Amino acid sequence: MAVSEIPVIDIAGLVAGDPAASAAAGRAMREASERIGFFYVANHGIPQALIDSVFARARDFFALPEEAKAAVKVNKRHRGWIGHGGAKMYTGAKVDLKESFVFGLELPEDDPEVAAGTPLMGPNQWPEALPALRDTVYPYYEAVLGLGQSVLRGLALSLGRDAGFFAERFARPLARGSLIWYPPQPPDLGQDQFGVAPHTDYGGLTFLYQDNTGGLQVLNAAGEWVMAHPIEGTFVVNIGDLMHRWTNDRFHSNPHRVVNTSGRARQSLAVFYDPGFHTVVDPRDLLDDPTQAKHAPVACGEWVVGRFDKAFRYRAPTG
Ligand SMILES: O=C(O)CCC(=O)C(=O)O
Ligand SMILES: [Fe+2]
Repeated sequence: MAVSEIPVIDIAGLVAGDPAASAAAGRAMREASERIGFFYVANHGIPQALIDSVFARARDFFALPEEAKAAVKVNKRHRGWIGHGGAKMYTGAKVDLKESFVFGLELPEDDPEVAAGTPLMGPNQWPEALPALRDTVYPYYEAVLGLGQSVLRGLALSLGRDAGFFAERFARPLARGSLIWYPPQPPDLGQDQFGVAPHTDYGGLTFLYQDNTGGLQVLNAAGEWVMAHPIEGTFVVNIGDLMHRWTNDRFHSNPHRVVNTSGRARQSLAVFYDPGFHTVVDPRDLLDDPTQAKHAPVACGEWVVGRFDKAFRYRAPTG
């Protein structure tokens, strides 16, 4: 296993809106995005106490009896509990050894886009058995969306665009939060059993807060798996496939996987920060010479729905 090549970037000045610090953080994030597609952000401004309480409430949720979790079983809008066996990263992979609870932008049924039947948009499914979950997790989710806006400003500047270029295309984002629980993985399950099998993320940027267990591994340019060790107080940020397309392959959407051989449960909190449903991701937006585009434009929502249909069993026609 190679030593970590994933840089830690201090974003205090970016979060505060300082122009010189924003430009410097943007350059550092761009460089990491071009090289490995992963970086850590430190001094991100989200209180540790909030993060810690999300971990604690997530633990409470996964400890609920099966029936209480099944009461919020994932629905068509991809909100709710996904039990063990619900996610598979590619054909031929074993199912991931994990459970998760998924939520997103809270929108009422009478919101015009929801009422129009836009896929993946609508209200969340919060467990009645645990009201503290919503009260902790939703403020955390909103804080990560704010962090996402800061990171997008830095990246836009680093690509020679207005600071708001990405940020405005991520208004009403298709961002999904996921509380993830990995049981301890017994060694006899084999080398091809993963907490999450090798995959790339589908969308824009992923913001991951992992507990101190370890187990996240990233493929580097030399084809070696590199540990993305937990670093207290930091988020791991990585580039997803839509950002890879948008930047015309300049930013890497790198394969990564989780193996939890620690002998204890592992927890992580992911926010998959994707643009708005109707946002068109077009590499020509970021090219000086539009004829160089390697990818056709795609609408974010259609893309994400297409990827979900493959990965999640509950969406399969046979159920
Ligand atoms: O839990 C982690 O460390 C990573 C999870 C992940 O890669 C994913 O859910 O896409
Ligand atoms: Fe991932």
